[in-house]
Amino acid sequence: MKIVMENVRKELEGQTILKDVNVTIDQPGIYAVLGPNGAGKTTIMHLLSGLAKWSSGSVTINGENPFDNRAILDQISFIQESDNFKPTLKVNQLIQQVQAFYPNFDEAFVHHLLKTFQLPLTKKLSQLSKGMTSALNMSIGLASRAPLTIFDEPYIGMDATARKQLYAEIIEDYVNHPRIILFSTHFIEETEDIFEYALIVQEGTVRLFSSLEDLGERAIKVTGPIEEIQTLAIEEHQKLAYNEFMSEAQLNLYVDDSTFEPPRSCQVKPLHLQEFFIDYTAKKGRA
Ligand SMILES: Nc1ncnc2c1ncn2[C@@H]1O[C@H](COP(=O)(O)OP(=O)(O)OP(=O)(O)O)[C@@H](O)[C@H]1O
Repeated sequence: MKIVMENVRKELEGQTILKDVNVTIDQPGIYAVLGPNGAGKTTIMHLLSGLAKWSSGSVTINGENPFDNRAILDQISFIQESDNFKPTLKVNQLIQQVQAFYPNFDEAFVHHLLKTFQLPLTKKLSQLSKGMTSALNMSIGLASRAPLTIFDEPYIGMDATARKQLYAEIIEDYVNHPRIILFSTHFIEETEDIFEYALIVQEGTVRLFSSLEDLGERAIKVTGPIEEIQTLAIEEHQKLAYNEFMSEAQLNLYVDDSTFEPPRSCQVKPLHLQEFFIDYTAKKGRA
């Protein structure tokens, strides 16, 4: 599976929603799609799942234009926050329909997930609670095993225990069946461990695309005596945040070079994804 977005621009009602979106994804992985509200995450996911058309540039999935393209739709599973399936269907009817559509659908796995989330087979979708609906949507999306699986903030209403179970199921299923899973979330802290890559979308464009391994080396916090921190030769664009407390200072950085060496009197630790995200998106206009 290979996703290529080149110079993608999307206009809607005279507004520019996306501009200069350039990204290639060709490795299996669980990708965090992060960004402030209104950044363009859902719009990008709609383009990739064939639900919307872009204004200029190109979007291809395995070399094909995904827009309304029946030939590749069974390769893509898109689960959004709500309105995924017809509310008059019963859970077991929905499973039959989806199973007929997705060639890799795993029936035993979906039943395992329904049991895990205590979802009743014979209830209509309209009779499920918000959290149950999300758990069902996620179960269907995961069991579809589509080579491109897209989850757009899919856990609305799911309680903390159910979300924890969900993350464990995603990881286990991904390990056994690697594929491209895009997952947009605002719950960065609790999801960080499931991701291998992060895309940060801001102001209609993909500002950053990185493996978390690389980010772990480049996104760092340096703490030490104020006078030592202040004398560090840091390029302005690498600085994310600076704070002082008593005689100590903390400098959050996104360094270009993993050979960056702070003085011995300073401590270096990787930034958590959420910390990095907050600092990085607060600092606009960076390359
Ligand atoms: N149908 C529409 N008509 C006009 N503008 C729209 C429409 N849908 C979305 N937009 C605008 O496009 C921009 C991007 O929206 P999008 O839903 O992609 O953001 P998002 O990153 O998913 O946000 P959130 O995190 O809040 O879900 C926003 O400014 C939004 O107002």
